[in-house]
Amino acid sequence: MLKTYDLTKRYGSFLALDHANIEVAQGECCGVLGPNGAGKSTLFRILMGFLRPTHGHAEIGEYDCQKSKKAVHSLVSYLPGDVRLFGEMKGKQVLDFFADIHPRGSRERSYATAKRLELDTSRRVGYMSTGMRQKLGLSIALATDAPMLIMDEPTTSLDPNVRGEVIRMIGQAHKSGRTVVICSHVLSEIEDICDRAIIMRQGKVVHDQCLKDLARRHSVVFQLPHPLPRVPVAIRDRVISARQEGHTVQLETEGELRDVMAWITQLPSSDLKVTRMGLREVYDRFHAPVSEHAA
Ligand SMILES: Nc1ncnc2c1ncn2[C@@H]1O[C@H](COP(=O)(O)OP(=O)(O)OP(=O)(O)O)[C@@H](O)[C@H]1O
Repeated sequence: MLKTYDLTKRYGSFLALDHANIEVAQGECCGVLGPNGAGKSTLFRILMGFLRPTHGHAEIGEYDCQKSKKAVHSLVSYLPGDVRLFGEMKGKQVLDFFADIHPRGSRERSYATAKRLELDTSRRVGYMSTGMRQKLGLSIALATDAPMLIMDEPTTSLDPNVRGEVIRMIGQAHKSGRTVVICSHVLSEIEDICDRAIIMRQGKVVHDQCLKDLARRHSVVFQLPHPLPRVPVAIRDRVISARQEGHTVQLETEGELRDVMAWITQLPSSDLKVTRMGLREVYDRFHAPVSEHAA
């Protein structure tokens, strides 16, 4: 459904997107992660044809994102990272305008989405709070029946209850068969609805994680008074990594845990701690928290 080929964007001498090769299959929900400035919005703007790549190209549904913008726009409902709408217009007028210009828009669905998000559409956009403007943008983007959603930080500026509702709505769009590409700094949102997460750093795609595989990964930490013996052959494929510092052993495992635990418990181990690996652990491999950089 979406494919980028060595997609690269330079702003002057600054490399914002660096030979990004991304593929998203039809019906997939793909999260795009990365710290501020990693190139996520630049990627999305190129996909929508609002920015021209310096090198490479992108396709959505076999249409070139630069050469066939109109066809791409009819396939995609896009929520930009900075929702800018007409300040003089009332919420309802904005909904009507976008429902009428998008080939797959619908005034009724826009009103229903705004109602679900508890947005007062009688208010002028200029008088709306940041969160209300975000709800208005969402009411536009979530109301089309375009087969693909591209959402740049959809829950930004929203209160926790509305955030949950928006993530549920995007999850429902995915379940109904639509392809979703979403970027968010809230890792739990990505874990909740995505099949895959792409991690970006300084314009590069540095990791592609299937979230189903991640659910089967565990970190097992325990104390051992002697060096860790060789992992038995029978469970070697389930122990991805093993580290020992002093008496502390840390194993990263994949798949069924039972046999690994049976081996550990017949060692003189103590203080056993098992935690399911989450996206946070994977993300931190590429982007250690700021305090760790400072240390
Ligand atoms: N018009 C521009 N001119 C120069 N540099 C730009 C321009 N637009 C973006 N950049 C730079 O490109 C880099 C990538 O920006 P981008 O907005 O794509 O990041 P992002 O991953 O979306 O960040 P955030 O999470 O903060 O939204 C940043 O360093 C940004 O300062």
